[in-house]
Amino acid sequence: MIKLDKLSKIFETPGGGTVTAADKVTMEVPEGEICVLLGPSGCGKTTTLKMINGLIPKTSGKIHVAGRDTDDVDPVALRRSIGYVIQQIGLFPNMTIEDNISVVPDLLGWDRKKSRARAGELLELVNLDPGIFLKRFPKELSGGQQQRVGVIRALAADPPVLLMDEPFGAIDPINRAVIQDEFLKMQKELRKTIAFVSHDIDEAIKMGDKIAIFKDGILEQYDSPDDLLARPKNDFIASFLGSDRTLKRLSLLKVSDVMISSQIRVVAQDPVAKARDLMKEAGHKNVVMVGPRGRARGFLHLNDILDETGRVEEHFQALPTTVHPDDDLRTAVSRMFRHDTTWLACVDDDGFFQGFVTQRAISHALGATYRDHADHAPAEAL
Ligand SMILES: Nc1ncnc2c1ncn2[C@@H]1O[C@H](COP(=O)(O)OP(=O)(O)OP(=O)(O)O)[C@@H](O)[C@H]1O
Repeated sequence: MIKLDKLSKIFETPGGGTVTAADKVTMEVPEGEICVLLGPSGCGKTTTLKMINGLIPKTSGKIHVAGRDTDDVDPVALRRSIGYVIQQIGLFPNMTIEDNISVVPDLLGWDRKKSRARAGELLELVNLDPGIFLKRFPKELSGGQQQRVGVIRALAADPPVLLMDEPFGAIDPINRAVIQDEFLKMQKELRKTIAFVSHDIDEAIKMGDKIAIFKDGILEQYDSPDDLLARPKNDFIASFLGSDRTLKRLSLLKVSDVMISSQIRVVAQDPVAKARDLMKEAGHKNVVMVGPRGRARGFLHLNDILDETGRVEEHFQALPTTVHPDDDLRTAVSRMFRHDTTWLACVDDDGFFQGFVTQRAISHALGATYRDHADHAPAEAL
């Protein structure tokens, strides 16, 4: 756990003035969670982060890391006990990757065999083959590979707390998304307590269990990504998050959150009349046709079969696309727009029909937050 209590930093400037880079910041990052520190340039994110491991001495306030007041810990020991990842990576060019990863365990006097074995395990965690990479030098790695090494090096001594300062900022967008995904997968297992500086809202939404938004050294709001997007506390936060913040929420919600589980379905041999009755009874305009074991095979649209007779197999259309219940709503909406449809059938990994998702259900789910909390929402959200 990381706990900051009225933490302040006042820099003195050469002209005799002062800059308050952090102003009585009080917040807590619960154990095993990622907190993203977000805000415009110069708002105090990096200063706050660097005070946690003592790289910048605080002016006042208290810091607790993993239950200990950092004032009571030797500064060098404190720094070595906290993982630290920076954008510039900082691998030692004349050391192999194996030795780079083992820097902190070596400083801590760990058994050499144990730390070298751990270096190999850590490389595997980020999909780098130890057989290939352990003996290489940093310049023989791509930028993305070096950044992966930067991340696992911070984990080598198994610190409970990790500080990350724009760790993926220098990586191109495609590789950045891959590394972010790998990191989240790793974090699911490792459950480190992480403070993560970013200036990228989309990264903060993706990575953060919670987001802390700063302005001029002041912590303006500290909330879960969805709460922040749905209920920004003031106009500064609303405009910082962007006018498309409701759309950003789509990536936080899953298809299963709004899926209407449906028992209503037909098979190829059913009479069309049965399909028509089922739709009318349920108030639906479409019904999915499934195969003998329940895999989604197609659909019928009510208007197309109003005066038809015969069997479903003579009239069904192919499903233009489907979604998985674990897909996010951004994916669902994007597929709906691409295929010009207002609903999608949801199928599991094996293609079995689970239910459906509609544009109305999605806009209802997004709107519910604003309706439920209308008194807290800024006017723009009403
Ligand atoms: N050593 C220093 N001496 C004087 N002022 C400083 C010093 N370091 C930072 N500052 C000032 O403190 C404020 C906060 O800086 P900080 O680097 O924490 O911002 P940041 O939010 O991390 O910004 P960025 O996103 O641009 O990295 C800024 O106004 C900065 O100019």
